[in-house]
Amino acid sequence: MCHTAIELDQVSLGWRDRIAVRDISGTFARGSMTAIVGPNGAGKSTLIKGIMGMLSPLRGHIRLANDSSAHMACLPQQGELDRSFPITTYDLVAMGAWRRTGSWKRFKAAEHDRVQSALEAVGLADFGARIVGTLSGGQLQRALFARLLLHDADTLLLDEPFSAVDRHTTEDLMAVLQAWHSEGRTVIAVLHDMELVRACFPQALLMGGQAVAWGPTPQVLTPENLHLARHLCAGDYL
Ligand SMILES: Nc1ncnc2c1ncn2[C@@H]1O[C@H](COP(=O)(O)OP(=O)(O)OP(=O)(O)O)[C@@H](O)[C@H]1O
Repeated sequence: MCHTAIELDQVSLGWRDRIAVRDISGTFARGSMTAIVGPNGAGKSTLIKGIMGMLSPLRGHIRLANDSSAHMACLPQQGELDRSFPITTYDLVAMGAWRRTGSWKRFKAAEHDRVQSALEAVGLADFGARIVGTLSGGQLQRALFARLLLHDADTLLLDEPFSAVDRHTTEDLMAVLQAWHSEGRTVIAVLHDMELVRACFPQALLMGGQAVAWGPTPQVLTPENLHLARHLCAGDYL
């Protein structure tokens, strides 16, 4: 496992015994940067939930480096967030440090500096006092990236991080992802923008209810593989 961040060993995942991800095996190497792609319903979010331990495999094993999810952080889809909670942007970002501090009581001056730096890094330096519910979709996504910066995790899983944001915000947040990658962290992101995947992600996992292809992006995103993934999701081969 030393060069492996996450190993999937014949993993099947599903909801109420209905299989959404079938028999997938492979590894995410430490420090790799992988896009998970595929049509709607291909099982991408289900796989992320399985890796995060939010869903137990129906079959097979998911092995994590250090046998622990403590070194992982996840950015969920925006639709899964409750924006009505009355919390400031600063506090939302600061929550990312809780694993280190344990509570607000141990939240020292150094952490305050880190929150401010993270807000600055995502272009929200003046937004700390804003209630989260008043942020635009793009601003909220920037705040969630800042929270991930505070996590300081070895492995980052992001589910459609750019789905609700404009091109400018995508470019800014993509630069944050690339910085994480260059620091040696493992980055795994569910994405629909194939152009972005081809340009920025060296590895890809193409899903269609199963792994259609997994490896270097140019070898994965071939017209044949994309066609097969679409057919699998349309039920042709299920
Ligand atoms: N909470 C749930 N309860 C029941 N079934 C679910 C649940 N979440 C997902 N599914 C089902 O699991 C299958 C895979 O869904 P999943 O959300 O993993 O796909 P996806 O590839 O992320 O799709 P999208 O691109 O549309 O987000 C689908 O058939 C979906 O209906």
